[in-house]
Amino acid sequence: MELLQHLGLERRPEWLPEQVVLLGVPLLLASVMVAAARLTAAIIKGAARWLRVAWGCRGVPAAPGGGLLGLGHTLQLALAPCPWEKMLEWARASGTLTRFNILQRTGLIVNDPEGAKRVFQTRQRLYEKDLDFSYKPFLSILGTGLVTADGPHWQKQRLLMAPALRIDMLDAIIPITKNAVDRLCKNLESFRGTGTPVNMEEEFRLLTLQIIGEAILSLPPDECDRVFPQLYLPVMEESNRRVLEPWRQLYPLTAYQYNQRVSQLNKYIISIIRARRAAHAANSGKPPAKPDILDRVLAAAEESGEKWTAASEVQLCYEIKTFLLAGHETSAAMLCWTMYELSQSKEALEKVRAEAAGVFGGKRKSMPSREEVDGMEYTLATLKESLRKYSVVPVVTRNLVQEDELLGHKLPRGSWLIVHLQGIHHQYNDPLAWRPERYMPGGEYDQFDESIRPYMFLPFIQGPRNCLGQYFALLENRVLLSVLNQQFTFTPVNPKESGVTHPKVIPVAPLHGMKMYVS
Ligand code: HEM
Repeated sequence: MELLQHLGLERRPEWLPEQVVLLGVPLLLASVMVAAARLTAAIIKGAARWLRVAWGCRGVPAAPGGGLLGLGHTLQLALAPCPWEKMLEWARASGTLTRFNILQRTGLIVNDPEGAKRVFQTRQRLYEKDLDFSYKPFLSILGTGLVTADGPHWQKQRLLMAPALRIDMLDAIIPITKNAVDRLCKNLESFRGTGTPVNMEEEFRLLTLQIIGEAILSLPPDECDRVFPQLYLPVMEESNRRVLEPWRQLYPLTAYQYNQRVSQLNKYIISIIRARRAAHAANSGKPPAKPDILDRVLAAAEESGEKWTAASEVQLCYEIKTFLLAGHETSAAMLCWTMYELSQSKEALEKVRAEAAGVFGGKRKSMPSREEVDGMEYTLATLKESLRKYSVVPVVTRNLVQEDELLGHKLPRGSWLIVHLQGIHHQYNDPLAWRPERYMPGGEYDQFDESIRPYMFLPFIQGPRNCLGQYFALLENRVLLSVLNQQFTFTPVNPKESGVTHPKVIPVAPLHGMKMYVS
C-alpha cells in the first residue's frame, strides 16, 4: 500500500473509470474499425476472386442442374450419398473438364489422363495443394509436414525426407513386415476354424500402424499398441469426421480432448527425437547398426550443415506425424480390398499362393531378399488392381496460381481443381470387374498410349509431388498378402456387405468393416 501511495496509485479508483472511457473507447472503436476494414477487404477480395473465376471458367461445360436459389450445386452435393461419386456422375455427363458451383465457389472436375498429366507433371508448379478443403482438419496435426507444405519449404523438406525411404530402408521393410505379420498370424491361430469372425479391417489398421511405427521410430509392437490407440487414433478419427462436419471443432469438450491429445502426442514424439539426438551425439554422430527413418533424417539434417533449432524439432515432429498418417490407413485399405477380392476369386488366390510358396515357402528360415519380393509380379498386380477398382484416394484437389490452359480451356488464376483419380481409373474396360491381369505384362495397362499410360494409374498420383511411400506400401503389402494367404483361408461373413465402400471417408475403406472367418 505504501508503495502504491509512493507511486501515486492509491488514487486509482478515482481516476481509473474516466481514463478508461477516454482511452478505452477510442481504442475499442479503432479496433472495431480495423476489424471491419479487414473483413470488408476479405469480402471484396473473395468476391473479386469469385467473379474472376466464375467469369473465366464460363466456357467450361457445367454439371447438370445447379441453378437452384443461387446455391449452385451445393444441395445436390450435400444430399448425395457420396460426394465424389456425384462429381463423377457430373463429369460423365459433361466431358473431360466439368464446372460446378458450391455456394459461390467454382470447382472444375478433371476426368482425363491428359488433364492429370498437366496438373501433376508438365505444369505442376502452377497447381498448388488446396489446403482449405480436404486437409484443413488435419493442419493442426500435420502442420507444415510434407503432405501439407508448398513452395520452397516443401521442396527443401522433400529433399531432406526422400533419401530416408531409399533402397536400404526398403530392404529393412521386409523383416519389419514379416515379423509384424507373423505376430498377427499367431493371434489369428486362436480363431482358426472356431466360427468366430475377426474384423480384419481393424487388424490391418493396427498391423500397418505397427509397421510404420517400427520403420520410422523403431517402436516395439507393444509400445505401438499402448500409445497409438490412446493418442493418435482418436485424433485421426476426429480429424476425419471434421472434413464433412467442420462444426465439430466448436464442441467444447471434443475440442478440449482433441487439443490435449495432440499436445500429448507432440510431447511423446519430441521426447523420442531428443533422446535420439542425444544418442547420436554420444556416438559421435555415427548411425546405429539398424537405422530407422528418424535416424536417416537426422543424419541427413546433420549433413546439410543447417543449424538445429527449436523450429527444426517442431518440423521433424510434423514430418513424423505425416508419415504415420500417410503410411498406414491407405496401406490398410489396399490390403483390405485385396484380401476381400482374393476371398472371391479362387483362381487369383491360387496364383498368389503359388508366388508366395516360391518366396516364403518350404522350410525356409532366412528372410527373402528385396529382389525376390520384387519378383512377385502377380501379387503386385492384385494390389494395383485393388488400387484401381477401389481408388482408396478417389480425388486430389489443387488451386491454380497462374492462368493456364487445360484440356482446351483457358482457366483463370484461383481456379479450384478436383482431379478425379477414380474417374480415370474407371476408364478401363469393364471397370468394376477386378482383374489383376490388367497389370501383367502385355495386359490392358500396357495397351494405353505411352504418352498417357502413367496417368491411367494414379493411386499415388505422378510427378514431383507423387507419394513418397509408394514403394514402401507395395513392398510391405506383397509380404503381408503372401504370408496371410499362405497360412490361412479368409471367408467374409457377409460378402455382399463387406464389399460396400465407405461413401464419405478417405482413404476409402469398407463401410461395415471386414468381418471374416479364418480357417
Ligand atoms: C496404398 C498406399 C498409399 C496410397 C494410395 C497413397 C497415396 C498418396 C497420394 C494420392 C498422395 C498425394 C496427395 C496429394 O498430393 O494431395 C500421397 C502423398 C504422400 N504419401 Fe502416400 N500413399 C500410400 C502410402 C504411403 C506410405 C506407406 C507413406 C510413408 C511411408 C506415404 C507417404 C506419403 C507422403 C510423405 C506424401 C506427400 C508427398 C509430397 O507431397 O511430397 N504414403 N500419397
